[in-house]
Amino acid sequence: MDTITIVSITSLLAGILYWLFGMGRAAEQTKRRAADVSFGSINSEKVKDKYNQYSKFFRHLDQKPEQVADFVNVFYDLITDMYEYLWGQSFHFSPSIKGKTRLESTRIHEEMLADLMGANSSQKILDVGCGVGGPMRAIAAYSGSHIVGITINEYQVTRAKAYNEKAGLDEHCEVVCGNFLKMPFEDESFDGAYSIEATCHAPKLEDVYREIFRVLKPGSMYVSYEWVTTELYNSEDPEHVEIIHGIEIGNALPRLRRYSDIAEVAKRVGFEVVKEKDLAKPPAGVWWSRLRKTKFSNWKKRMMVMVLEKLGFVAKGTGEVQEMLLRTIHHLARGGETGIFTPMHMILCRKPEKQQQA
Ligand SMILES: C=C(CC[C@@H](C)[C@H]1CC[C@H]2C3=CC[C@H]4[C@H](C)[C@@H](O)CC[C@]4(C)[C@H]3CC[C@]12C)C(C)C
Ligand SMILES: C[S@@+](CC[C@H](N)C(=O)[O-])C[C@H]1O[C@@H](n2cnc3c(N)ncnc32)[C@H](O)[C@@H]1O
Repeated sequence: MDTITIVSITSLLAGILYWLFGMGRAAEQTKRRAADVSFGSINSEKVKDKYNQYSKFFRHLDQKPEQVADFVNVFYDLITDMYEYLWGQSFHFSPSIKGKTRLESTRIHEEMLADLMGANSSQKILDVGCGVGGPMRAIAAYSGSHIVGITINEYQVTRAKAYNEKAGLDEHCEVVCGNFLKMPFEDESFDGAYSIEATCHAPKLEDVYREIFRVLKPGSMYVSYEWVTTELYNSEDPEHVEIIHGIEIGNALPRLRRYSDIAEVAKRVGFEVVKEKDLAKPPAGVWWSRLRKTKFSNWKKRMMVMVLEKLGFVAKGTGEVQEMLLRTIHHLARGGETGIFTPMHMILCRKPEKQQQA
């Protein structure tokens, strides 16, 4: 074979492999290859064990709240890199908006929080459950506020700090590792707070809302996007029950709450509820469209991970974690289509002034 034939065949093979295994990466490109996807602080030989530990949790529903935080931490060690690689630096959903890219729609959903809180450059704002800080950077850049994020997962802290520095926002954004049920912050030390799809991990919503109430200055605002079942959910319908349980398993959730629980809890801890709205309701564009990949695209993902796992490029157990996530895609999309679940039940609250509290 002459050189031209060899080069042509090699390029053709490379093209086929890229088409087969090249997965659509997140819009916020990281400089990582699929084989660089790691598992946080988990040693690559322990991934399989940790995954088994994670899945066992759901067979022991009598877990104590302290154990839930550990279990959530293991979950984020397992999935943080995968999310980042294919979803981006913002670990949440947003309604799709006609004429806007996914990244633009994500930013609009995040900046709305800044507008609702009335965030400005003289304020210190708390991000409750900040992930790797996609929303934090967007809100800091948009409003000029100083943002302090808290996450239970040490690996996310490292990633968030690196991104903050890279974006030149490390002066505006701080990241702390800790439990949002017992935050290492002084009473009345923040001018505002928000949480995006994070407080759903708390075994009791009341515990995290009370803690947020404590650290807020009187008169300041708290806004949250909550994962809840809607008024269409029927606990007697086996399909509904299966969908919701599937969402819980694939997303490290102790138990999904009903939409009507949220304001009730907020009021119970002392907040005044200013506004409440399911942002997924029409005319909003659907949030689950991004999940509806073809069977072929999921098959490509499976093949790629299987090959990388066999060759030893990714840890043993990666395939199982991916399977869990692929199953959850189905449950989340069904939750959206049936209308029984929303990841964006928005609640806007105010901590009353001192005299009103009394
Ligand atoms: C708020 C939470 C997370 C919401 C979403 C950001 C994630 C929910 C399901 C995730 C994914 C499912 C399939 C994955 C795929 C198999 C893998 O190869 C690459 C990443 C996924 C696309 C991943 C991306 C993020 C989600 C959509 C919860 C945890 C409270
Ligand atoms: C789905 S992610 C959302 C992250 C971020 N809000 C975003 O939209 O990109 C949920 C976040 O909540 C954090 N979290 C869950 N339970 C926590 C706890 N008990 N204390 C602190 N953070 C927690 C996770 O570590 C993760 O960062």
